[in-house]
Amino acid sequence: MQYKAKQIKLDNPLSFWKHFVNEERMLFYNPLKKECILGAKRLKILPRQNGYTDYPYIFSAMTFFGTVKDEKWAGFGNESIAFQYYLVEKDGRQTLHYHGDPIKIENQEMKKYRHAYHYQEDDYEDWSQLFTSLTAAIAAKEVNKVVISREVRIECDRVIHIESVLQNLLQKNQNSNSFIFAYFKDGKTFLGATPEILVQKEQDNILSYALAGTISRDSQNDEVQKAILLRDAKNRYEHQIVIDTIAAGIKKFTGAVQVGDTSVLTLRNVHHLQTPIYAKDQRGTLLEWAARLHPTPALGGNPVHRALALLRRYEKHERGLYAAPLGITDAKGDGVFVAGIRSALIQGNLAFAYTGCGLVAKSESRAEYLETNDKLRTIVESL
Ligand SMILES: C=C(O[C@H]1C=CC=C(C(=O)O)[C@@H]1O)C(=O)O
Repeated sequence: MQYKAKQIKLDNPLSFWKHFVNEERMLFYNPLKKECILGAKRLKILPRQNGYTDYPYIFSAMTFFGTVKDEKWAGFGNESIAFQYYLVEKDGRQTLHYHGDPIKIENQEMKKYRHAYHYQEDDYEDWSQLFTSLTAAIAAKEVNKVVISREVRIECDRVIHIESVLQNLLQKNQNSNSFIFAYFKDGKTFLGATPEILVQKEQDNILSYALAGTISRDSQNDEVQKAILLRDAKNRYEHQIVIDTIAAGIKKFTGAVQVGDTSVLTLRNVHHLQTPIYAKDQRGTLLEWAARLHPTPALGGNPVHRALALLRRYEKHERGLYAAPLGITDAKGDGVFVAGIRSALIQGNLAFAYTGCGLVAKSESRAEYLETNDKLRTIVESL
């Protein structure tokens, strides 16, 4: 597939997003590379085994469970897509990649809107029922960890302006190690700012992260909060399950796995425990690695199949793309997959926001609920 590339200069890369109104499109900001990739107009769906060398980038979206049932997620996920146009912004340079005729993209007016919103904050009863059912399964030793979630319906006073939400997500999370993503299809947008890297691949280097265990931020005592998190037994246990499961999952396919040091990852609203896990592999593609490792116990639970069966049974909402792998693969086969958390599905004036947390034997219902409120702020503050 032949693509051409040219340098362009837009005041704001979101002009590219706005230019392709109603077309399928995606945005992916990688904070580690400080690189923003946007794609527009579906050109082709690619089979799994494809090497992808013919395309500058491929965007892949899975769903949390293999399939979706709820109408709201219809048509979303379980695809790897090549777009006709890409805009890549890195180091102050913008490159437009295009297949076919060149296009001219103008600067677009980029207003910020404040959306007045309200959402049900009375779902504690539902939460507590879910919590009780799943902690009973933990007490019965069916599972040792399970990650439960809430779907929060947010109603706004006007149609939600996606570019405005994206500008907020990009600005508010700029220095915060969060990957910003957006995927528009058939009038709906799934977007968010996630810190959870599922897997990264650069040549034969495979890098995954355990990211689980949370404490809220405290502007007065942030260093104290970090120290508390690092030595908190419940959080360390919850985190260790993720490390062990990812390391064992990688070992099934490669030889040596190296687990790095655990540190604290600080985001805009919370701190998390984070541990890198490295391996070498020359055979598996990035997409294969993402499918092998999803869902880690940071998003599903352990043992995974029992945890998933419990979630299917007790969670009332459909997860769709929430906590599912989303990723970008470049022409060399390198790239990154993240898990779509701190996210929302938006259509018209409605946003369905998703927020979850890991339960272990020592979890407390109210504390975990409050933790999901902290995580929900990523979406709420972007409105
Ligand atoms: C499932 C979510 O967070 C995960 C990622 C980091 C920390 C987590 C925790 O401490 O529970 C969760 O495992 C979510 O934000 O919806």
